[in-house]
Amino acid sequence: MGKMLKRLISYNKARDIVFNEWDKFLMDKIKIVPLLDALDKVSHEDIESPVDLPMFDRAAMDGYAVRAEDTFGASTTNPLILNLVDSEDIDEGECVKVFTGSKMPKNANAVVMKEYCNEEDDFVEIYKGVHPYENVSRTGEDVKRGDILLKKGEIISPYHIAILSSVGIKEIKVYDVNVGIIATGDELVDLEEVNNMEELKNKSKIINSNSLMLYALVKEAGLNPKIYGKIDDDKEKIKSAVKKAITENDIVITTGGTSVGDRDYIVEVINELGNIIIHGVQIRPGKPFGFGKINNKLIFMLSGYPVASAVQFELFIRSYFKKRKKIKLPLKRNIASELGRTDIVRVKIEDSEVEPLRITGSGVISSLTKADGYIIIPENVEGYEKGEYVEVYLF
Ligand SMILES: Nc1nc2c(c(=O)[nH]1)N[C@H]1C(S)=C(S)[C@@H](COP(=O)(O)OP(=O)(O)OC[C@H]3O[C@@H](n4cnc5c(N)ncnc54)[C@H](O)[C@@H]3O)O[C@H]1N2
Ligand code: MOO
Repeated sequence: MGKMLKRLISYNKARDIVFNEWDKFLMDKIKIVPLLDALDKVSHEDIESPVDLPMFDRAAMDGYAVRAEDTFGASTTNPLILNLVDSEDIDEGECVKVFTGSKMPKNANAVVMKEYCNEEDDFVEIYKGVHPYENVSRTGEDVKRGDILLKKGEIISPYHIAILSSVGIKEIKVYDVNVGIIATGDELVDLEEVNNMEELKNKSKIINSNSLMLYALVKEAGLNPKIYGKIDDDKEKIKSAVKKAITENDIVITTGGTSVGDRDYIVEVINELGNIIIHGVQIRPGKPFGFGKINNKLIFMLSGYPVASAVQFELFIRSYFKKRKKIKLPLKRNIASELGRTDIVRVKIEDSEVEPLRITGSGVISSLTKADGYIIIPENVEGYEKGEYVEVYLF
């Protein structure tokens, strides 16, 4: 008998194993970086706001800070008059000129917009009354002291940078994980080597798009990717490529050669250099997923088929770091699935309905670009019927 996938394990079991290894592995992969360098990285800490934001009541409009009760009933036909003072607090019947963002004077609780006022030398005619706190940004209305601004495991976005800098945070602890990417396959050609697509076609070659996709996926997941180019289906060449990549990185992702073909060496190689923990999961696509360790470094063996490798990356790497937003919508048509297997189905959302794209076809890259997200059909579910509400993980 030829090669075989090790006994297939369930998706949940595989995920538990991999996530548990991630937890242990990441404990010492930490770096403190200046705020701007943390963009797109994964936070290693919960960050609480040390202050209220705004830190003081602020005018939200250009105009005059007043005591709202002094303006009640003011209108164009019945303007009220307030004395204009230049002071840090006001008394009854007074107002202070303010600009958007300026601190509110003491005792003032509203701002009348400039457009509804007429300033004379030492008084202001008010043409419109305001409610208490109208046109005022109140202390803590944006963020309360102690609010969590960034969660451990979240990927730092430009908006996190805005909010963290607003409360005075200058540095963040992030995960610092270098990931080497290796693609195997005689049929592959790296994109930079391609001069002529016709020639490629005549030689039955395929462009190594997986390395580029994985590079982008790794980067998007907040880790640091490095591409090692394509390696021929030659056991010794694969072995030395893996050795080099594992020495230079914390993690290695391989793509291709995970199955049971005569030239599928990757699992054998990892088994010789370290140990295989998983080979074969009850998922579709992505069944031949492999996971192992070499000297406490993690190796993810992804399929060569682009969609299978994208799904494996999503389930075992990306989803550890960043949970996707989910939406519940009804299905446009039935989808069948096999008991005992977890299916990951790319879907499109059309008129608030979920249209499954393709269940099979792990080589159909366009099913990824056409999809708005995916649904997961658990192993104990035999499929869903048209009209049933399903949870879509949004891309
Ligand atoms: N007899 C069996 N055959 C297969 C099984 C099985 O259980 N028994 N499993 C199938 C499943 S499921 C998958 S998924 C694939 C996985 O195969 P490999 O990981 O060994 O992938 P390759 O054979 O190396 O490549 C498959 C196909 O994917 C394209 N490819 C490969 N590398 C890249 C790359 N870097 N960039 C873009 N495209 C790539 C290429 O078309 C390859 O021909 O095995 C099934 N077979
Ligand atoms: O499980 Mo494979 O990934 O579909 O072709």
